[in-house]
Amino acid sequence: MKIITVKDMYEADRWTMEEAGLDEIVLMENAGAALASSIQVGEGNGRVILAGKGNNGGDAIVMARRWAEQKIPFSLWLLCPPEKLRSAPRQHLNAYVAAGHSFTVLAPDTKELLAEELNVAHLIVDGMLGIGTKGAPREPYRTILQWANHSQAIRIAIDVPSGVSEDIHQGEVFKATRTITLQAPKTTAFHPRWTSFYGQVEVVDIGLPDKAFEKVEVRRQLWGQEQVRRTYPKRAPDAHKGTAGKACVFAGSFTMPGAAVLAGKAAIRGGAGLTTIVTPKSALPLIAPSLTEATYVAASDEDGHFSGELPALGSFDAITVGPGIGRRKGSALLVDQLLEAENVPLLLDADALYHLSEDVSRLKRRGSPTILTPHPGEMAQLCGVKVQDVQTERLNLSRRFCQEYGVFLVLKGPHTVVTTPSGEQFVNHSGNAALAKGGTGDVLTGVITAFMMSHGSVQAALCNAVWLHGKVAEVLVEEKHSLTDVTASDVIDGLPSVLRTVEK
Ligand SMILES: NC(=O)C1=CN([C@@H]2O[C@H](COP(=O)(O)OP(=O)(O)OC[C@H]3O[C@@H](n4cnc5c(N)ncnc54)[C@H](O)[C@@H]3O)[C@@H](O)[C@H]2O)[C@H](O)CC1
Ligand SMILES: [K+]
Repeated sequence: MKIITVKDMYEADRWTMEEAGLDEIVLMENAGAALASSIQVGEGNGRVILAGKGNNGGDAIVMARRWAEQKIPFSLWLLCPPEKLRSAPRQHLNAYVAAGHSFTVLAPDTKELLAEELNVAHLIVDGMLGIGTKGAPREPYRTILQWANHSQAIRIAIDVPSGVSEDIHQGEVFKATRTITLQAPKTTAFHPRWTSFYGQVEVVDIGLPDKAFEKVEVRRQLWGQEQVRRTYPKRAPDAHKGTAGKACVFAGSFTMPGAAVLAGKAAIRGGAGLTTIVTPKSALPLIAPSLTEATYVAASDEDGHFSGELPALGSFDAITVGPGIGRRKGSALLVDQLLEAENVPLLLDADALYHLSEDVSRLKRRGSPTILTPHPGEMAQLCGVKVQDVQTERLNLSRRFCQEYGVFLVLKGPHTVVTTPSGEQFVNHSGNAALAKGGTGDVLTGVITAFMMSHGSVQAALCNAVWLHGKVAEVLVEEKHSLTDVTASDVIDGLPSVLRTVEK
């Protein structure tokens, strides 16, 4: 599903109206109808619908008419005088009134009543401001947003939570429990400043033809279960360990053996046919007893860490370097040599990214796919910017980086973003806060390593691994864990149940 900017959405709207001849009134009717059927009204009274003066308010007015016809009690508040409404919402207000339904206009003498209604409401529907918002909400929206946010009600936002805007501001924003987005998810839903205001996001179809988005250069998509099922490769019935891929994982040290265990186990669970762990000699006995299915190469060791000498290796289908390797000179030398490894996809994670950031331009010399899996701190270091700048520019920064250095990038975080060397982007739609724990990144690296070998496309491999990793966390918390207790090993143990659903 395509993720779009406000400009894209208005362009698709324009095409639909001017080229396809579907009127704004019709789209608004579709929006209101979709909203009315998708919002659960709950028991009792205390439903408040807030309508602003733009088309977002128009959607709310149509929804109100639909509810009124179903005899669902509510109160509709218009936050501007009716004559100030834009044309389409005004027409829909006329239809609402003609059908015999009532509303209240916000005015100095009704303000107290609205404050009281919001205070006791069990459901608030926010049709105040949509994608036409510029900057922080002004009055009267600001005050009403404060009242709504203080209420104990379930809060549903139409299209976007009021106050969300592409220009970042610190003003008041509707804290939605759930946002029902029209036609396509908007980029703001994945912006760290706004994500938490969206709550749960649901997309409803309001009848814009797919063709409306053809002219729009849409290069960002959501990646979820549907896409995983479509792209997950079937294992051939005559597969053997050689055809399932030979992975070489440079990982671990005397002080961080666990990272190698986690990455190796996850690669094996993720389907790698053969997994070889290359680790400093003194770390090997700490790793091997916990990972019986792997083979090992003992690398030359200096104080429990890689000395930098690259051991003689056979041929592999994928090389991964990083988990637990540490930041000493030896592992820096190792990374330098592996960057020269020709004809093999190379994944750099964790401390390998630290070493890479010394001279990122080395990436430009690589001839085969290179995959980087930074968290925001590592990304900041790679780009020479502050972590905060990474967070506010996740999508744009990733795209610029990938296009400049010709790499695949997995920028981790809530809504992990996968970017290809040509700048196509895929925003992941699974996961939860249980993954905020040491070791889960090593697990992801292991799964990616395996998927790079089983999938024909690196992009699909990355997106599917990221989705699977997040989905496992969701299932663990749904079935037997809390957000607090999940460990990286639990994530490995949870892989089979989700993989089974994908293989079906
Ligand atoms: N194709 C679709 O997706 C459709 C979406 N619809 C809905 O229409 C809105 C966008 O409508 P628009 O009228 O362009 O914008 P708003 O409703 O967001 O109204 C903006 C309104 O508010 C004023 N304003 C702007 N910034 C501020 C601010 N910071 N403080 C106060 N006021 C502000 C501005 O002057 C405008 O008057 C979209 O989100 C959907 O909900 C259509 O209904 C159907 C097609
Ligand atoms: K809204």
